[in-house]
Amino acid sequence: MGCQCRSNEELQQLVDQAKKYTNKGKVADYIPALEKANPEGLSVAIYYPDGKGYCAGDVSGKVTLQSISKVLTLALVLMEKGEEYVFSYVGKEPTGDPFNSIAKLETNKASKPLNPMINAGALTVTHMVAGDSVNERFNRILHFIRELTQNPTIGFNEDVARSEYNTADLNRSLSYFLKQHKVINEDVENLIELYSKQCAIEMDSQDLARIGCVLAMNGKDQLTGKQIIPGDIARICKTFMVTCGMYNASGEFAINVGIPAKSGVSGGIMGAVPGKCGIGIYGAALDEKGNSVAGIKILEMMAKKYSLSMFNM
Ligand SMILES: NC(=O)CC[C@H](N)C(=O)O
Repeated sequence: MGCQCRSNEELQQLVDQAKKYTNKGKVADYIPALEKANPEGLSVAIYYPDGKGYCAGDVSGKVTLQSISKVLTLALVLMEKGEEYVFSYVGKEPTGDPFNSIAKLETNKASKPLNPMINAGALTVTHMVAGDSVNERFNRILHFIRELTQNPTIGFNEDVARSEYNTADLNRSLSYFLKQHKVINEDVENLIELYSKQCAIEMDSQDLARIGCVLAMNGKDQLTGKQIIPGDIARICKTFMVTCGMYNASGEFAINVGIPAKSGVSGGIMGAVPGKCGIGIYGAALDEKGNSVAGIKILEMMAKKYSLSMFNM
C-alpha cells in the first residue's frame, strides 16, 4: 500500500537531495532561448484527484512544454479525428532513437513516423490540428491546455517560440520529407510556426501535475466532474508515455520509476500515476538523453517513498 504525500516539506526534502545532481547535466542549447534557463532551478509538484496538491523548490519557475506538448496534441487530434485516422499516418512503436532522428523515416515503409512522441510523429499530429489559420489552430491547442490545467492564464513564451522557429531546420527537414511522402500536405513554414508555438506553451510544475492527474484519472477532472478526454484516449496517451515518453531512456525509466511520464528538452516532466495522482517537475539541467537529471532522481525517490510504480501494485 502506498502512502500519500502530506506536506510541502516532504517534497522539499526530496528537492534538497536531488539538487546535488543538477550539476551533472546541461541546459539544452540547440534552441538558443532555452540556454537562458537556470541549470540549478528545480521544482516538484504532486496533485491528487481530491484537489490536494503539494509543491516544493522554485515553485514559481515556469517551463515551456516542448515535447510534453506532444501528448496533449495527440489527445486533441484523437478526439477530433479518431484513432483509425490518426494511426493511419503515425505508428505506435518505440524507436530507440533520439527524438529528432530522421533515420527511421527512410527505412520504415511508407515513411510513416514510428510514433507520435518523436518529432516526425509529433509534426504529423500537429499537422492534423484543424483550423483555418496557424492562429486559430494554436488557440485550439491553448484552449485545450487551459481546460486541462483549469488555468485560464496559461500562454506561450514568444521568445522561445521565435527562437525555435528561427533554428528549426531539422524539423523543417523532417517536415519536407513527410510532405514529399504525402504524410502531411500543408505549407511547412506554417506547420513549423504552429509546432514551435505549441512547444513554447508555458506553465509551472503545479499546472503540469494537474494535467498529469487528469490523465491519471482516465481523462476526467475529478473536481469539476468533466470528462475532458475520453477514457480510451487517456489510456492511449499514458501507454505512449510508458513506451516512448522519456525518449530512448523509456525502458530504463519504466524499470527504475514505473510511472507514465513525458519529458521535454526544457527540463519539464509530466507524470500520470494511474488512478492515483499527477506529478509535475521542472529541472533544466538535462542528461545525455535529454531528460532532467535531477527530475529523474526525484521521480525515483517519489516512486519508492509513495509506492508509485504501476508495475508494483
Ligand atoms: N525533446 C523535445 O522536447 C523537443 C521539442 C523541441 N521543440 C523540438 O522539436 O526540437
